[in-house]
Amino acid sequence: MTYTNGNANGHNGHAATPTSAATRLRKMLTESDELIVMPGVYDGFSARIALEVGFDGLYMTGAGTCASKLGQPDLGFASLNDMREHAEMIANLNPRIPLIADADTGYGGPNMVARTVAQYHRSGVAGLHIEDQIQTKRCGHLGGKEVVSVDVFQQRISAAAAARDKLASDIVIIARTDALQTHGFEEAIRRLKAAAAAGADVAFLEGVTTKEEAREVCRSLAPTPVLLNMVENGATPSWTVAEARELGFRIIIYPFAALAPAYEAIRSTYLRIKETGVTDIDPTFTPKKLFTVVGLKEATAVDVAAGGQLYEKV
Ligand SMILES: C[C@](O)(C(=O)O)[C@H](CC(=O)O)C(=O)O
Repeated sequence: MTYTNGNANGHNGHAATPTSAATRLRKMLTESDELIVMPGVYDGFSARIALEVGFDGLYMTGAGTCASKLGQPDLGFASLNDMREHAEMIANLNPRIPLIADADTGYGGPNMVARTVAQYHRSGVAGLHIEDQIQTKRCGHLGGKEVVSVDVFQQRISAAAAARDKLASDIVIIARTDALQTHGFEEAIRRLKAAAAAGADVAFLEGVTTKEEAREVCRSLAPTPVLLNMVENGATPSWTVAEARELGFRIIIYPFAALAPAYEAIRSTYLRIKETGVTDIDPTFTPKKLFTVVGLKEATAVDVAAGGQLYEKV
């Protein structure tokens, strides 16, 4: 799938047809056997920082979206609109870098799942994960989860795959099962196999607890690539990139990579204001530094290219 540079009047500014982020992600999965490393981002700022550091792609955490956009726990508060809007903003900060975005349960029955895939596709999202939890879902690393039947899960994935194919989109459909906690490993594998048969591109076993399980899910799902959700201090032990690669995973996401350090840093600064009356912020963090992180250079270039001098003295 490619898109053109045509503008609203139908004029093509450039002959080039850049490859979409979805196509890029799909190629990373099919044309190499490397592990794709994606840090979690929860807003535009954390996404900009990840882009500055440079990664294969980014992962938009639903837990982080609930926390940052809504100030709520990961308990199904975020609607399709909340998630899509957030994902679109992040995906388009640098459309060359693939974004995988959480799509929870797909937000309803087959029609809503199809709508979710279409909207994520149009928003520039490269991949999304859809799970088998009930609609009143919760973070996969909390107790008391409930899952729908394997048939309902398979219908969600079929609807997602059909929507992808109808759009001739390369968007990568990732099937996530949360069944390990309540139904055990065999059932979780059965569900992922059913999802792969229904057209999922990638399998995601949520809350994997041991290296044996990890190795076995990669082995038994092959040739379907498997994603590792590296949530620190949750159900899954902390494994390094090298260990994840050795276990056979093809994508590793870190949902809390930005959230946890942000909490620590923000809270300690707020406490300092309360206790000492100053923020004691790093003196190199000027307003200009902040705006540079979030695209001052690109904004200036657009203005200059249009013949302006608005930001000459910034
Ligand atoms: C991957 C996840 O869906 C997310 O929203 O980032 C969460 C992460 C978390 O809350 O621990 C999940 O694993 O359910």
